[in-house]
Amino acid sequence: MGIYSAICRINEKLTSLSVDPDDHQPQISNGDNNVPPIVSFYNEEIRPILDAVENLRRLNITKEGIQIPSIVVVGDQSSGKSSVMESLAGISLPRGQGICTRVPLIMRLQNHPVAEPELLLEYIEKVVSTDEEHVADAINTATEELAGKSKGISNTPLTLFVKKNGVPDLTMVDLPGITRVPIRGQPEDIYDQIKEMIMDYIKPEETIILNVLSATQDFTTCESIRMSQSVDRTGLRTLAVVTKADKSPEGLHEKVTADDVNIGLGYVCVRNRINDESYEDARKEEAVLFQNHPLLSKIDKSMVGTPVLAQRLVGLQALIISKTLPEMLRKINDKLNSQLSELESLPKNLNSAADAIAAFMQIIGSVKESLRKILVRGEFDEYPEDKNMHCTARLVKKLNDYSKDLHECPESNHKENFLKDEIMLLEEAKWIGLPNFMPRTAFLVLLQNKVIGISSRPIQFINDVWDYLEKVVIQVINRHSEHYYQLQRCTCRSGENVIARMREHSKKQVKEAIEMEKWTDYTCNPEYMTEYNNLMANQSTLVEYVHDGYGAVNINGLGDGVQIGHLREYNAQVLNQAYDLKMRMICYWRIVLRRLIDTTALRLLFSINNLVNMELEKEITSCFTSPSFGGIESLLEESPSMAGKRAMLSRSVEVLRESKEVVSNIMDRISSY
Ligand SMILES: Nc1nc2c(ncn2[C@@H]2O[C@H](COP(=O)(O)OP(=O)(O)OP(=O)(O)O)[C@@H](O)[C@H]2O)c(=O)[nH]1
Repeated sequence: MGIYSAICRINEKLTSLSVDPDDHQPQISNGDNNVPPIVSFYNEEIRPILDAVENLRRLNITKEGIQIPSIVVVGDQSSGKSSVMESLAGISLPRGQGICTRVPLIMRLQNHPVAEPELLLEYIEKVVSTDEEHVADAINTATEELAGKSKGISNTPLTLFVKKNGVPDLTMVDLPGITRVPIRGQPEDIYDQIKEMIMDYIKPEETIILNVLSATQDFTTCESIRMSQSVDRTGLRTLAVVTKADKSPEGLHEKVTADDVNIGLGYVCVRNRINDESYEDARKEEAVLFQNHPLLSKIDKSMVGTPVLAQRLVGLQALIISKTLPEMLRKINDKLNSQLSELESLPKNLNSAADAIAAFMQIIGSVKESLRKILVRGEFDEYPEDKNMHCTARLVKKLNDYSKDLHECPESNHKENFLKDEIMLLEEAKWIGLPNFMPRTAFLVLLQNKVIGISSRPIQFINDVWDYLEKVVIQVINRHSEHYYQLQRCTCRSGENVIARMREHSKKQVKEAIEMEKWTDYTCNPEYMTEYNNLMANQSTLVEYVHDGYGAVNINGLGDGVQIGHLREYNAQVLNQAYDLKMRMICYWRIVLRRLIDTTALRLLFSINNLVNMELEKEITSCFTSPSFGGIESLLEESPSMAGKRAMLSRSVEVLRESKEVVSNIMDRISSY
């Protein structure tokens, strides 16, 4: 027999067992031969299902994202929610006008043949033992602790366990009543906060909504009806409890039979305890009221009284549990499989030195291969989305920017103060001799000034590139060694060390290159002479332009707008020599810049190759074998985060396995009914 039809049979049997009108309590007694049929049936067939659910709750399976079917009590403020729960449990809960329930109260009633009821209040990490006399105060104290002393609410639930002889085995959640207008001490958005909390609880399909309506109210205007309808349009998981029947008996019969608000599971009218009445008296008064009241007695007996409500809830609870069991089992299986595969995907625990060495070799190999791909071969399939790791392209961009910077810096601007520096230097470098010889000192001083002017730029470039390379290397190392905490520390440190060393080496090379450019002027490049000759072809024209009084001219090789107005005071010999000096420098400066850029690029690539092929591995190995590292054994130690993750997953797998067992067993049992 299918599990659902089996439970339907149980439920039919439950509803067919009539409630004795003189049985004033929702009493479930134990083991006694005279127990009413509902009770023995209950004990035999429903109790095991509830025990199974209780086990699932104990396992805290909701933490694994699996919902446990429950009955959630909702209602407008002061509609009588807590009073209904009180009536079912036969204990006092905080009641009154204004907001009393300010946190979700999970009430777990368990029928047990104990001489004295046992009450336990659990919240956060606390467990408070209490009794019937003090439970209301204990709840108030816990509520204040969770939601503060004013009238605010909190999402953190309180769980009240009630083990008592004769209570129905039910688990219900009482939620704060819906209030539209904040009272003093309540936040302005109290309505939204309460609504959000209620919706979270009633949305899951596994929830039975117990909608508490006051007979004094027009049901069509009840906010709680609107909320439950928004998640349960057909009303098939909503049961209405109408409280305060004693206060407003007029028209109640018509209201519950007309069902204007579409309550799929029907109505049960009750009369709760008033003031200091005892529970026994309250039940008696309730029975008398629905038996004798001229208007209320017309309501069908299957729709009145707390015992009927208890019986309906117990049946519904069993039904919803059974309905959800197959789906729950599927979800548990899915979750179990995904947790197991995640657990398996975690790196193997290193148990021996051989394991550790193998892991070490594997990490070095992977780091080298990844770096070779991204830094040397320009393959970025391992980082398709992360542009920063498309290293060859990023390095080309850096090199281009460096070249642009050198070509656009003031030292490379040949138009500014045209011939001014050259004239001044020639003046200072004069010597006794023939006038048509170019003094070499003037050229060298001019060159030195320029080289000094740009000397910080290559160093800046080198630093920038090594900063970038360091980030890349560390990112790659971290990725490949993330599961091996100690090894990760050692490899990262090695990466940083080797890069610091190579950075210093590169800087030294660049400084040397700059110094060389400062002290020597040499090139074998024929372009120098070709360009020089081209530029010198304009020498006499320039002198003519100056003396003809031009302000700005176009000079071949320098372009438009070269200012020459300031040169009028100089004679042709000075101008010719200064022009010659300038043109030599222009041609040579191009060669200098090209040399600086080309050699920097070549050296950088050479360093990157060395880093990837040799240096990094050498450094890591020496760190790994150094006494300060702590030996191979230290590799066997797992990182705290990985150990935590492994423990968490193992716990979760254990809970899910146990839950699976619980659910499978109860499904087998139900199917055999
Ligand atoms: N006469 C009468 N009064 C009732 C009945 N049910 C509840 N009350 C009273 O209505 C008031 C509100 O009842 P509660 O049970 O505190 O209502 P609640 O919905 O839990 O209140 P909040 O959680 O604060 O929204 C209390 O004074 C109860 O005594 C009933 O059936 N008859």
